[in-house]
Amino acid sequence: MDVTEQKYFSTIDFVLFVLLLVASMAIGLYYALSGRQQRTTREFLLADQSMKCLPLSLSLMATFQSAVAIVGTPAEVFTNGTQYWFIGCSYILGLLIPAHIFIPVFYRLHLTSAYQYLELRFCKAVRICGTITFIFQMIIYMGVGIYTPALALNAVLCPPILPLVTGFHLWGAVLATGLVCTIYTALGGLKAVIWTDVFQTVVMFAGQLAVIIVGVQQAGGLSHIWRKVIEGNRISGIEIILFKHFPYVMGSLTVSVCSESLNPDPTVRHTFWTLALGGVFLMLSLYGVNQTQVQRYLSSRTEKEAVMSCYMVFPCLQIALGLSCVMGLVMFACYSDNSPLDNQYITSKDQMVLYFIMDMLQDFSGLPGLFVACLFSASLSTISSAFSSLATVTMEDLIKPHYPSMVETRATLLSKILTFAYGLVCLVMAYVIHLMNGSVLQAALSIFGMVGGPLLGVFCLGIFFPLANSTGAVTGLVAGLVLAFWVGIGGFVTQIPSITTVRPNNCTDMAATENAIMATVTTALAPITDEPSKPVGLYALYSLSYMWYSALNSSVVILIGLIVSLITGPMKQGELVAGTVYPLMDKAQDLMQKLLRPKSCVGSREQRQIGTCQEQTNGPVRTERNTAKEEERKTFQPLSHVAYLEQETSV
Ligand SMILES: O=C(O)CCCC[C@@H]1SC[C@@H]2NC(=O)N[C@@H]21
Ligand code: NA
Repeated sequence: MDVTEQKYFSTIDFVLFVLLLVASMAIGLYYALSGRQQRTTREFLLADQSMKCLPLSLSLMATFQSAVAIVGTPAEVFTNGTQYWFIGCSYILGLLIPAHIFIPVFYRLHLTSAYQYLELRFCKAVRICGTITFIFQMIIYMGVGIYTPALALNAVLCPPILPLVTGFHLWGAVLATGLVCTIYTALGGLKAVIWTDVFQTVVMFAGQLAVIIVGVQQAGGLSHIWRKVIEGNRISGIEIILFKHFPYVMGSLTVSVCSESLNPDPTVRHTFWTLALGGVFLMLSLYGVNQTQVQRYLSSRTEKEAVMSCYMVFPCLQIALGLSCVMGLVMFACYSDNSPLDNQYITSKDQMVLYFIMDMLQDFSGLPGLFVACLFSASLSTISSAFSSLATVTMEDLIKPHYPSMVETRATLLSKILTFAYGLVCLVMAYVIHLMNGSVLQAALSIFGMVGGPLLGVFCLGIFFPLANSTGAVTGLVAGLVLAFWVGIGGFVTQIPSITTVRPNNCTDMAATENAIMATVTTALAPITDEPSKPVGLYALYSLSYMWYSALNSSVVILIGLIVSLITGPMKQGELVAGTVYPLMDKAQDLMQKLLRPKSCVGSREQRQIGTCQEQTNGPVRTERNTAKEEERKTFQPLSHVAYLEQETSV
């Protein structure tokens, strides 16, 4: 880039950014002044339980798609290749389990905060621990969420070689964003947050798509990009397939046969297993038990709408993931041989995207502004969701229980003040995060793993293990958090170069393979001394991929919770509050019976049509237990929570 003719943000770029803030504020104020003016907490915190699945699904997606995903994912793909794309496989189970297990349980308990569940299932202490853990997690995450746009913009605002862009002051943008977000969230409540999320999601997709389309054209077209990307071994896993079946399709390119993608070693940072399996636990901690998402499920009109919204998140997340990965590949095609990182044009890989925007798209005035609007939309939609969920849990879990007689209007006013307070805390956090350098994507996902993992564990302990008691839950949660911070900080401090899958040196191209075989044969004869030193003992724990944090920490909470519950006297079936345990075994057994019992309908055609045919079951003989359950369904006595859950979900 020739810095002399470097363009600044043109006026239209600046206007687009301001328009985004104005539009977001307008939507927020509309919901503050319309309807019943957010008078009750049910309206302010649960959007009057009137939400339909489309806006809900876009809001659910936008909540955990912040600027971190917009700049962090392309930077990740640019540096390490498309391994990270495997996280898309975790969205299947990561959304199916919340849709069919967590939503039914939470929705039927008519909760406002997810942590009320912990008091119903265990005791108040567990609820308080859960709430405080959640608050801690979201405050840090908000800091990352609002700081990332500032960090990214730093690339184009005041690096040594680029002149300071007039008028668009960096921290001024962060402050403006934080204040606009706080105001419309504090005034408009959850309904405003959900509808601004919808608007911001459209801006996010439009911004990324526009940049990709123009970027592909500027980078020399798809074929050129594909060639550069294959040459740079940036496509993970696919070369094995291509190479096996079409050895000649790769032409003269040195074909790499990387088995890195399927490496089972848990210390390798990104592999199919850490992302597709470890990612499931990460998704469950976010889309299953995180208050921000649970609050959206609870704000839907019916349980079915909530389940539908969970299903509809899947394509949205896949599109978002695809767009940011493709952007990383386009960036790689442009800068693989002269990376701005190496030329010291930028200081952190998370600044790649903005540098790319300003370098390649400077002549398309309006495009940089659209992308900055996209970046801040991602940020706004996340921190506004975080504010409203923080205000909700603080109100519902920490304040209301001590002032049960508080009148609605005061409670709602207090919720608004809390939202504002959290907004200010978030700006302070942004500055704290500014002081700690490092990849924002990994920072965000590590926070989810370190704090979200133990929370996921304590919810699973309650929902799937009837014998778990409160002592077990508290002990498990504390143990999980201690382990999480020990491993998380241990890994951070020891800075073990966790074996990143940076393509070139981890792969063996075909030519090298022969040499490697020769080398191995020769060394097989001599004592093997050059084995790479595998971390052992504590170091192995510290070098665990951060993508396994959610799985490890939640499993430890469950394990310790069960052991302590067994030691201190497990819960009795009768002590359980109805609806707080999901009958996993019964459901599995029923599912097996349905699958194994081939149904043949006997009866007239119209009987078959209206489904009243007599099922001729030649499956296992029906046990008296099932018959009793059938009876339970037929009589009008209040269903036990097992049958109740079944009846609802089968409806
Ligand atoms: O974008 C962020 O704010 C954090 C990074 C993404 C969080 C997780 S990753 C799995 C899931 N898919 C998403 O798009 N977001 C969440
Ligand atoms: Na967002």
